[in-house]
Amino acid sequence: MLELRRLDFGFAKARPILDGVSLALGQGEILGLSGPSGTGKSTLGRIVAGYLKPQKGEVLLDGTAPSAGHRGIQYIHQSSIFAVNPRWRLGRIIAEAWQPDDLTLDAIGVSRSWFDRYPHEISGGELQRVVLVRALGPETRFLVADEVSAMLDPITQVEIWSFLTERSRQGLGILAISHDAALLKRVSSRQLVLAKGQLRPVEG
Ligand SMILES: Nc1ncnc2c1ncn2[C@@H]1O[C@H](COP(=O)(O)OP(=O)(O)OP(=O)(O)O)[C@@H](O)[C@H]1O
Repeated sequence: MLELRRLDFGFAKARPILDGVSLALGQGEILGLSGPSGTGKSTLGRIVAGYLKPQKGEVLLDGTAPSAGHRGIQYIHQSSIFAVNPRWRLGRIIAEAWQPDDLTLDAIGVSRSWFDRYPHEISGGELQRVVLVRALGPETRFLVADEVSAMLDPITQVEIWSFLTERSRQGLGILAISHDAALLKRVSSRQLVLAKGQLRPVEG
């Protein structure tokens, strides 16, 4: 179980972004999160993954605060592709995290033939898939998928989400952040909107 308890967060000198936000996400659940641009969805995702510290409140994994450097909660964003080491070949970038089998690579649409290439030698959409594979190692219990398929073509987007849905059936908990209402409706078991620092449920 992933729990956020009464999180308050604001960047220095800016209005508060989160005002007492709480939520619980179970293993195997896909929770959709939407909200106006700039409202704080990515900030919330970064707090969940431990990249940012809330001013108040806590993030708990199975009732305890995750230790630094743990791989239990992974955060993926479109900009994650810029965080890969440009001097490493793709095989090394993936192997640093774990060794995926062919079934996993096929399901996400990653070819072993890319492993000898550098990040700039594949397309942005292909690199997004590599970043996704890297994040889905055996220790990953929860994934924050922040507009993770927005730069992919519709067929690849469907393939990625059928893979993620299958992984959720096997126990992966997913916080899916997106502006794509149809996508969230299709994949999520429950949906929330973040606005004015608060989460509220989406009806229907
Ligand atoms: N490092 C930072 N320092 C100061 N302000 C920041 C920083 N990062 C983000 N912000 C601001 O915090 C607010 C929330 O940003 P965030 O990226 O979380 O929004 P979002 O809901 O994910 O937006 P979008 O839907 O456009 O991706 C924005 O007003 C943004 O400009």
